[in-house]
Amino acid sequence: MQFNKDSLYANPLGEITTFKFDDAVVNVFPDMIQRSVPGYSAIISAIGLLAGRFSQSHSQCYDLGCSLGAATLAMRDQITAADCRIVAVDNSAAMVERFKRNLAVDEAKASIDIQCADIREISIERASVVVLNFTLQFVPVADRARLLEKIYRGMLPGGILILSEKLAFDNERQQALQVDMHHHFKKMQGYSELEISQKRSALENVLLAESFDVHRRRLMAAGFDSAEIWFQYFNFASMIALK
Ligand SMILES: C[S@@+](CC[C@H](N)C(=O)[O-])C[C@H]1O[C@@H](n2cnc3c(N)ncnc32)[C@H](O)[C@@H]1O
Ligand SMILES: O=C(O)C(=O)C[C@]1(C(=O)O)C=C[C@@H](O)C=C1
Repeated sequence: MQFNKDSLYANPLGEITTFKFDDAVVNVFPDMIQRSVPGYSAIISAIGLLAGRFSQSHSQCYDLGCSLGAATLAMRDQITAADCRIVAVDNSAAMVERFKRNLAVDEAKASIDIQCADIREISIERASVVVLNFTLQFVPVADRARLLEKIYRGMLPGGILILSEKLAFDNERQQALQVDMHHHFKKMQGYSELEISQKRSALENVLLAESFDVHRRRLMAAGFDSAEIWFQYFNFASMIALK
């Protein structure tokens, strides 16, 4: 896999265009997400561990918004259940093409089905594990409940949904502090003030963060039995919802 350094927002941009998962982002994505999402590696490892525990024989594990497949590969390494297939879906053709290319040179044999599709339009069937790792935040808010209801319906009893998201906070001081600390985190990772502010503008109206309360209520309304945060680092969190 290539690990190019993310410098997409390093120079002043006359016009800051809306953030897209295009070729330019694909080229730097592993570096970008690692340096932008506090705790990203820990979350990826834990997705593998959870998939090892929750994957059932004759079931499917879904990685929705898979990008280059980091969560897919972590799951594959830990799944021991028989006849268990991983379905990895992303609607960015650039991401899917690169993921397929990376997988082709990967030696391990595994049942991974990579699809270029909108996760709002696919069917979810016999799912023991479903991963939405920093994907739901890019789905229009109005479509989120329907998507989670579809996921719930497609899950087997005993199934798990792992939902990681950038969070927003109702309390103004908390919101200001957590956003500020995230920016400090990015600075510590080598991003300049200019890179941080230009990326922030590009993500405006594209990445729509909600509070844990809103997520929990939506998950419970979709039918889940429980929903809790298992990991949080500033305004980035990962939740577990159980069927
Ligand atoms: C932040 S990235 C996800 C990172 C990835 N899950 C990981 O763990 O490395 C968000 C991904 O969701 C995809 N995405 C956003 N909306 C989508 C949709 N409606 N259907 C399918 N994929 C979507 C984007 O193309 C992008 O690759
Ligand atoms: O909030 C930011 O600054 C981010 O860069 C976050 C984030 C994300 O949460 O998905 C946004 C886009 C990229 O995919 C990588 C990270």
